[in-house]
Amino acid sequence: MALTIGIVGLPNAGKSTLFNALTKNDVLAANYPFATIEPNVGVVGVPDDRLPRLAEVFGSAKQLPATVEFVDIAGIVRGASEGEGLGNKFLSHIRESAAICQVTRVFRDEDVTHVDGEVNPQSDISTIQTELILADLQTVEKAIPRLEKEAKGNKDLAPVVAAAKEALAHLEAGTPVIDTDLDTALLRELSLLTAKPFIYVFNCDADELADEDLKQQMRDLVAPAEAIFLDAKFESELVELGDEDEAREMLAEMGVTEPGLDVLARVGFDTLGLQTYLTAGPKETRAWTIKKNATAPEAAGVIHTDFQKGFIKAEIVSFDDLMEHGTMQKAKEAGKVRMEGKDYVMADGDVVEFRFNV
Ligand SMILES: Nc1ncnc2c1ncn2[C@@H]1O[C@H](COP(=O)(O)OP(=O)(O)OP(=O)(O)O)[C@@H](O)[C@H]1O
Repeated sequence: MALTIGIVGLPNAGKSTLFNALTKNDVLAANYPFATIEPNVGVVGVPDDRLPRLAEVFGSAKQLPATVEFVDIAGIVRGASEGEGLGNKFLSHIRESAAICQVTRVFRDEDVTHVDGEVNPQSDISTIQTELILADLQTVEKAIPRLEKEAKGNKDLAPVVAAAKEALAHLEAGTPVIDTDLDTALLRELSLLTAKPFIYVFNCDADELADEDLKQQMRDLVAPAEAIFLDAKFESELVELGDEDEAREMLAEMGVTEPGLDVLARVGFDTLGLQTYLTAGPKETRAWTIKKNATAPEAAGVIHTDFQKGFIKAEIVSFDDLMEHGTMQKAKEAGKVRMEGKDYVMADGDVVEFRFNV
């Protein structure tokens, strides 16, 4: 299963606007030249300023960033857990996502109606949380009798039953599973919605983006989850503009140093528990995606399964060491290029060449 981030939010929160901005980029064509991507999946490049620097050292013709996938999930409404709106279809889509990005409306615009008649981020967040909790309650209540039955024939399941009962108690008290100290690995089979990591996107207007007090209030509302502030409408207009330098200039005028979409891609990637390693040569400089703590053969397998099967060694230099010495040759002379074996745990920013047998 691809590690995707599901975008949820109340109607008119700005999900489609954000999703459109996310999908209108050229990463898709570069990274997935032959693949068909579902229309509700947006593939976004993870900004990485190491790539142009590495490409310069190796004279690479192309640069390919790591990517993160967002799935546009139809709007959630109060009662979704009871089948309101798109109800169950919505819930099954969200179940398949590894993390959830909730778009919350902060912008005020008389012309854009709010389902509850007023803009109130706190109440919107709690509406969605309640629906997810209710959906999980149904899942857990249904699962417990089955798990109890299975546990009679299999002692190993006892901790799972205990965890499910504990989850039930937390959910009944209105607490999302991720906010408890429950070992969610035990409950993986249930794909609980509130066990997934959350990212909050606060969709603001220009004045709100400059209002530090307001932003701090929103951060406090969702901590320890990540809060990202952006103006989805403005970001989508910037993407339409198609001129990155001009877009950055316009953002800078608003006091924004990095496009919100870039921040979202970075935070999303990190929330999914992913990291990158780098390969470089005349053809391309590329960031590859691996799970944090992946070993060298697992990393090789991301390029090709044959690389993993026939893995011998990995020649590795850290990005910082390479930059300090300027070229591979000089880094080698300084003893900074290492040969690592199959137990090596990859570090973020390792620049790698794999040796393998096929
Ligand atoms: N930051 C913003 N400032 C002002 N208007 C915005 C902003 N973001 C989105 N909008 C406007 O709000 C309206 C609703 O946005 P959008 O259609 O993206 O919402 P949605 O969450 O996808 O809604 P639905 O779930 O009903 O499809 C649109 O007219 C959009 O242009």
